[in-house]
Amino acid sequence: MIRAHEAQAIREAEAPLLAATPTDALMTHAAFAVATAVLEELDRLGARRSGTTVLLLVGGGNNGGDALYAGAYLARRGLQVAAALCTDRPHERGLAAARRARVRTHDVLDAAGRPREELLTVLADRAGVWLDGLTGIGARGALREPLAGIVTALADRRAAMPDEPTVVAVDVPSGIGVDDGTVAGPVLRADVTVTMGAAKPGLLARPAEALAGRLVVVDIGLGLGEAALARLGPADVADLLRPPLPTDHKYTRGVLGLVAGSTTYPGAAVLAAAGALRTGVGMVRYLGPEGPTRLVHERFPEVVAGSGRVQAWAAGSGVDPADEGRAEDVRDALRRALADGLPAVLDAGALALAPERLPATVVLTPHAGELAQLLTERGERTSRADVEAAPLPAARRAAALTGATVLLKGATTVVAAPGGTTLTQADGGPWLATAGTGDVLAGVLGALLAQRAEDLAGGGDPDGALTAELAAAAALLHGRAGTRASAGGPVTALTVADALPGVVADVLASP
Ligand SMILES: NC(=O)C1=CN([C@@H]2O[C@H](COP(=O)(O)OP(=O)(O)OC[C@H]3O[C@@H](n4cnc5c(N)ncnc54)[C@H](O)[C@@H]3O)[C@@H](O)[C@H]2O)[C@H](O)CC1
Ligand SMILES: [K+]
Repeated sequence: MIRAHEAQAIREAEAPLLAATPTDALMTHAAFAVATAVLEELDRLGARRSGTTVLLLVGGGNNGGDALYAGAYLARRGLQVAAALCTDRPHERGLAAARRARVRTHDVLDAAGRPREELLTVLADRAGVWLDGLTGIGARGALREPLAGIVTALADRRAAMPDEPTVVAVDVPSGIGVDDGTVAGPVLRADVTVTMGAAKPGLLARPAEALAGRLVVVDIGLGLGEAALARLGPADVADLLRPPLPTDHKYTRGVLGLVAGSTTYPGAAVLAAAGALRTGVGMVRYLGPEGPTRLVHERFPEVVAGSGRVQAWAAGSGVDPADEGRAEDVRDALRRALADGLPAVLDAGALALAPERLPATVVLTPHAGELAQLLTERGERTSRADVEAAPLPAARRAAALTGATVLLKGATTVVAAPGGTTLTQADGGPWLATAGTGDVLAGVLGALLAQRAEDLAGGGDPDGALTAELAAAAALLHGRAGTRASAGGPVTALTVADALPGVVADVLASP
C-alpha cells in the first residue's frame, strides 16, 4: 500500500526531526536521495555520467536547498552541474555547498526580477537532466511569476529539443496541487519525482499525477499518522478477498443479486454477470426481462433467474432510468438492500434513481459526467470538466453529500468514503476505455461486496472504510484484467472479464 500525506502533516512530522538533528541533516539526506535517483535514471537510460550536464532549477525555499545540495553531490560524482538561480534568495548553505563542489551558478533573474530567457535557454539546451527545485510543499496555488514564466519557457524549449532532457522533480513537480492533485497553472512535467518522507495526495490523483512520472519515495524517518489517501497493491487486495474454504458452499461464498441490462441494453446483463462470476461468488441471482435473462443463461447457465436470498446487490448497468419498468426493478433492489442492511453497487442508470442519502456500504460508480450530474442534482452545479479538473475533491464532495461511498471512474480511479477514507488506483490503461467495461466493473465490485457481506451487513462499516477498500480492490482487479487482456492491444469488455480469474489467482499468490 502507498500512503500519501498532505503538506501540513509532512511539516508537522518534520518539525521534531529538524529540531533534533544537525542543521540541514534532513535536507542533505533528501538531497543525497535525489542525486542517487538521478544517477540511477542515467544508468537506466544508458547515459554516461561524465558526459552529462545537470541543470538545477533553484527556487527560494528549502525545495531549492534540496536541489543545490543534490547538485553538489552530482558534481562530486563527476557530472557537469549548473544552477539557474530563479530567486534572489537561494538557500544560503545549499548555495555554498554547491559552489564548493564547483557547481556553476547563474542568476537567471534580471534586476527587475524578470527571467533572463536567453541565458535560461542556453543553460537548458546544454543540460541532459533538469532538476526541478523551484517549489515543493511550501507552494500555495499556481506558480506565480517569475517561476510561472520560467516553467512555461522551459516547457516550450523542451518540446523543441531534438533530445528531450530528463526532468527530475524534487519532492513534487513545482506548481501542482500538493494535497488535491489539481493543476492550476504551468507545471514542468517530470519523468521522475523523488518525494520526501511520503507520497503526497497530488502525486496519486489526476491531473497532477500525470505530470509526476515514476515516483520514488524517500524515507527520511518521519513519524506519520493516518494517511490522507492510499493506493492498494496486489498484496493488500489479497488480504481483502475471501477465497473459498473447504467448508464453504455456494450460499456461504456470497450470493449477488444482479439487476442489470434491459430490453434496450441486454448485453450489460451478461457483462455484469461475467464480472461477478469471474471474480468469484457463490451464486448470481439475476432479475431481468426475458431477453437479457436468455442471453445471460446462454453464457452462464449457472446464473439463477428470479429473486431469493442474497448478500449484496448490483444494480443499474444497462438500465435507462426513463425505462419505468426497469427503473422500478432497480428501486426494488435498492429497497431490499436498505431494508436488509446489505451492501450494494449503484451503477449507470441507478445513479439517477439514488435517494438523497445512502449508507456508506452503498457504492456509487459514476464516471465524470455522471458525477457532475449527481452533484448538480444535489444543488452543486458542476460540469464534467469541473470534475475532470479536480476528481479527488469532487469524489469526496459526492461522498459527503450522499453518505455513500463513491468510486469515480477515470484513467485514475478515485474512491472516497463518507468517513474520509480515500484511495486512488491506476492499474488499468487507456484500452479499458471501451463499451461495457463499466458493466464488468460493477459485477466485480458486487462480487467483492457479496464475499465480505458479513463485515458490511447490518450497519457494519458505518464510515465506509472497508467498503472503500473493497471498491479500490475492484478497481485494481478490473484494471489488471484490462492490462492482461490487452497485452498492448485492444480489449473487449468480455475479454476483460475473462482475464479476471487469472488476475485473482496472481493477486492471491502475491508475496
Ligand atoms: N525543512 C527541511 O529541512 C526539509 C525540507 N524539504 C524540502 O523543503 C521543501 C519545503 O520547503 P519550503 O521552504 O517550506 O517551501 P518550498 O521550497 O516548497 O516553496 C516555498 C518557496 O516557493 C515560493 N512560493 C510559494 N508559493 C509559490 C507560488 N505559488 N508561485 C511561486 N513561488 C511560490 C515561496 O515564496 C518560497 O520561496 C519540501 O518540498 C522539500 O523539498 C526536504 O526535502 C526535507 C527536509
Ligand atoms: K519541485
